[in-house]
Amino acid sequence: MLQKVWRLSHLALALIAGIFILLASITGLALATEPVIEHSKATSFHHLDELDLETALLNIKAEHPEVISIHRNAYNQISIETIDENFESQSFYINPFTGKKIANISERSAIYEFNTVLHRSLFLKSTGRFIIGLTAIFLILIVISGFALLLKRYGSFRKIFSKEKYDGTAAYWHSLASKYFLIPLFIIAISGAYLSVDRFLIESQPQDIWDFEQNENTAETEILELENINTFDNFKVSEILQIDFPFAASPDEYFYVKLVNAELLVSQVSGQAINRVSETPALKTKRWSFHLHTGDFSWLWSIILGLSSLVLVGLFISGILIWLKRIIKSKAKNKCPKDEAEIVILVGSETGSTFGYASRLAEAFIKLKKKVYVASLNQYSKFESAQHLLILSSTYGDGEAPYNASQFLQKLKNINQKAHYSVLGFGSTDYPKFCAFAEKVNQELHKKEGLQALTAYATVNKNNESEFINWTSELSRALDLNLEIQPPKEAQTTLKIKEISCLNCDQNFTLCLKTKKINNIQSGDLLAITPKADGRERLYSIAKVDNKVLLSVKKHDMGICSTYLSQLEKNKTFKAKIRKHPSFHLGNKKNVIFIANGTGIAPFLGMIDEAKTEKEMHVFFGLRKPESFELYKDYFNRNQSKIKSLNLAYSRQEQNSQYVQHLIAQHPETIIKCLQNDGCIMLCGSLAMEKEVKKEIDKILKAKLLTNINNYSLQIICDCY
Ligand SMILES: Cc1cc2nc3c(=O)[nH]c(=O)nc-3n(C[C@H](O)[C@H](O)[C@H](O)COP(=O)(O)O)c2cc1C
Repeated sequence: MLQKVWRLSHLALALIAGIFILLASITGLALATEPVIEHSKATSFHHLDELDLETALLNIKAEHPEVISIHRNAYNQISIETIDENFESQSFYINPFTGKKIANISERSAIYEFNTVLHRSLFLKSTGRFIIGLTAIFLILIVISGFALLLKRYGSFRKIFSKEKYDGTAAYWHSLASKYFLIPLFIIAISGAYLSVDRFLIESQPQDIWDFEQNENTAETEILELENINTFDNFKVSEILQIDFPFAASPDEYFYVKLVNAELLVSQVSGQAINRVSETPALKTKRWSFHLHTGDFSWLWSIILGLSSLVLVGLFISGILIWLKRIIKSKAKNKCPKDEAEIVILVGSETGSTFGYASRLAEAFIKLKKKVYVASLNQYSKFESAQHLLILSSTYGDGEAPYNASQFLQKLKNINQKAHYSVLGFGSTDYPKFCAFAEKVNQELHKKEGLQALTAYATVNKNNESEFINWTSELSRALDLNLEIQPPKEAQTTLKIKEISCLNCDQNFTLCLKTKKINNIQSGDLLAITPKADGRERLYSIAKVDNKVLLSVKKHDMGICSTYLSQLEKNKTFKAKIRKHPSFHLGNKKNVIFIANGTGIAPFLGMIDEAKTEKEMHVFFGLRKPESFELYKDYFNRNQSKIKSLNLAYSRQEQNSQYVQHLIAQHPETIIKCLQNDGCIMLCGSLAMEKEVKKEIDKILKAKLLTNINNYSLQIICDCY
């Protein structure tokens, strides 16, 4: 419930204040460049804390005897106002170390003036300032609710900063950017809000503590030379903001000195600071809010402010995308009323991807003229005609319910429903509590009277399509139906041939392809090619090497697709679908064993190429003849230092013919070490190879560890065909 409040308030606040937040971010980004530019100019001095005020004043007075005032701005630029020989007032920047003029003072750029007014008041004076102040308060609340949602998403504060697997989605970018910019954004919001509150409610003013008595008691009249005024010995140039020189050499005329946090009057007679205006706490807070909000005191902080403004724009856009995706995906177009449905599909999803699977499942039932109703798990209620409850749910946080399933377990306790059920968990083995919420749902359903399991509880790791299809096949069998699940709808991508190899002795060849979508691709993804000749889709496991797609194909004599591909020429293009295959990506495991036969080596060539050197990688590769290896040799050579061992098996040579599973049998220690160190074994190639290799691994585990392969199933990942 609390989570719902955070989520709704986060969204509502962002929608209400969105346009003003965007305006403030864009103008804020433009304004953040000013301190960076000003601090980098030759007029800006970075070591003013090393220069005594007295020395600087003497330098200035020597060069400009008629100096009237000296100013230091936030960019550490020192300017003076003086009277020239023609009795005209002049202002310019000087070098305080020499007193010499270095540049004229140019007017502030109109772009900055424009952005400042727009940022502060939207050109609406007080009304605009009020709106901007309110926007800053909204931003504070958005940051707080966002922080609460981050805690929920990751399960605990510590886990927020744990590495999240890149999945390129708006949700990924939104959470990544918000966790790293949470603090700067909070500072921007708080300081902006304080500046507005100060203007409208506090109006902090300096507190004058003029001491008349002390002033009037001055009996001496002799005027001191500048070098004899002790007060100036006590300050560095970095501490002052302004000094006004006395108009005349008279005891009644004082030096006015404005410091960062006080104002003084310095007597020409005693050399002492005899009057002081102190900074109140409200003024101090205002001063610091101003510095933190504008970044004027540091170019580094200005860069952080500029980046934060940019990130805020990104957060707004990605937030809207997440919201739209959630709405579009979860808007189930139910054709039959809730209480007439015999099949009810209940979905638990945080970012909407599980709804995609639910819709494809519902479509397969509708095709068989079944009455289906799709709803979120939180919408669980009594379904009058339901015979089957099919539950598809992801897991979030640290093994918790996704946002639209948070009330399901409570509702389940109170609702009595007679039906069969089946649960499919969606999750990722990168998280310690794999599919924990779906598992909990399954356990609770099992305990509930009136509900009976239809199939065994199953899981889908990282949206693995074949695990989903396997579960639907089980379901088909249990319901005695022929469910035909359509492939997910994807757009075609154009790929251009950059290189195509000749056929090797096994009729294998490699293709190097260029595509604009390369940034969305990872080694292990699939390329779905549908030749026009038969309209049937073929899947190829691909690698990403040098920002190009690499695939290896075996040309079959009667193979329509492989023949078509083998006849393509350099620079020709063709269209295909890129299918994400996150369950077959190289994870962050330290130990990895790649096992392949034939063209199955392709995805591993990319994984090895992109892997960091600290990974321990072993390759077991089955080929027909030593010449077969030539096709892939260069890819191994360039990564030689990264590979701990390369084990090759040749199945068609005169002597020592063997298959890749025989190599596995010869290296039991490598297998055991990898599995025991929480490593992973990846297999790609033929189904026959997968079967034989798994048999060998099972034998090794039974002999050496008295266990079997099922206990390590999550560490053995296959893409075999
Ligand atoms: C921050 C975060 C936390 C996650 N926590 C878990 C978890 O504890 N257990 C798990 O199996 N999967 C976890 N996952 C993986 C998701 O359940 C998985 O990506 C799922 O496919 C998302 O489906 P949805 O988009 O429909 O919510 C987590 C993902 C993220 C981004």
